[in-house]
Amino acid sequence: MPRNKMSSARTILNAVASDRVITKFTPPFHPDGTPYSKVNFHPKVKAACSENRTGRVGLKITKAVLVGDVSVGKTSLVNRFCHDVFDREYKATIGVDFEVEKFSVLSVPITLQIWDTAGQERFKCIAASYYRGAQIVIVAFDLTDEESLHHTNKWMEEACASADEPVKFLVGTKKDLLSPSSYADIESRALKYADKLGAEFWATSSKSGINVTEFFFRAMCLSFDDTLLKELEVTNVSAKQIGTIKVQKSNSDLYEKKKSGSSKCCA
Ligand SMILES: Nc1nc2c(ncn2[C@@H]2O[C@H](COP(=O)(O)OP(=O)(O)OP(=O)(O)O)[C@@H](O)[C@H]2O)c(=O)[nH]1
Repeated sequence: MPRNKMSSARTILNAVASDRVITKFTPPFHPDGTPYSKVNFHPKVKAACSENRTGRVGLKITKAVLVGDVSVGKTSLVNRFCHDVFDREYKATIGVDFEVEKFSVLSVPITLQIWDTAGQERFKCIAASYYRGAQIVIVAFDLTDEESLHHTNKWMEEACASADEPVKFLVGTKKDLLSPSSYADIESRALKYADKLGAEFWATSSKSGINVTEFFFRAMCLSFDDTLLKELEVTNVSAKQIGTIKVQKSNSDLYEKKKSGSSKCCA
């Protein structure tokens, strides 16, 4: 069954497809191209998942925004991942578009919302209003168009300004169009950009599909680990607070009893 038909069937059944089940942490694309050293889920995250202590995380939606110059291949990246299709004809995104994918990460259901924004300047205002609260920021550039790499600074800055301490990615597209030597050339410069941006670098091709699934899986692993660690911290803090309240309550109960006892006595 084609993937788009499969996803509508899944929506009805509300189930997670077998190719969206993550049980292992996806490694980075390039060992020198990431500020994120994680290659495994945090032990606290693993323990919480196996003991079903994931709080509200399974109910949350992970928001990813995809930005970058016009025609760098943002929509194609999303279409390859969500529907396993590639269209060689260019159709400009008007404003913003979004896709929803359901995952299971360490058996916790989690929904990814991917906001695919328009690269055209005239849609900038509309697109920018969707950056708010993103946990994943993806800045795409065309590996065959160095100018688009030079603009990634500006895109990252704008998207991160209203995002929520996001995991950051710099994604080079259209890898299929480059010879190995021209790719090596642009890769060295892209790695420097990724370092400056504090982002993880990936090189993909939506035409061949290379590294597309791996990239989104890596984004989900990093974001899930972060989100659950934060949730565990909050749960821990509130558990401590409940403990304090209990102590205070029992103290005040004692006080109340004493008071009422004494009043009874007096009566
Ligand atoms: N060869 C090749 N072409 C690609 C690839 N990805 C995208 N393209 C082509 O690049 C053109 C632009 O792709 P889009 O995905 O529409 O670009 P976009 O960034 O979403 O464009 P805007 O929405 O206008 O900002 C289309 O003609 C695609 O077929 C790729 O990996 N390889």
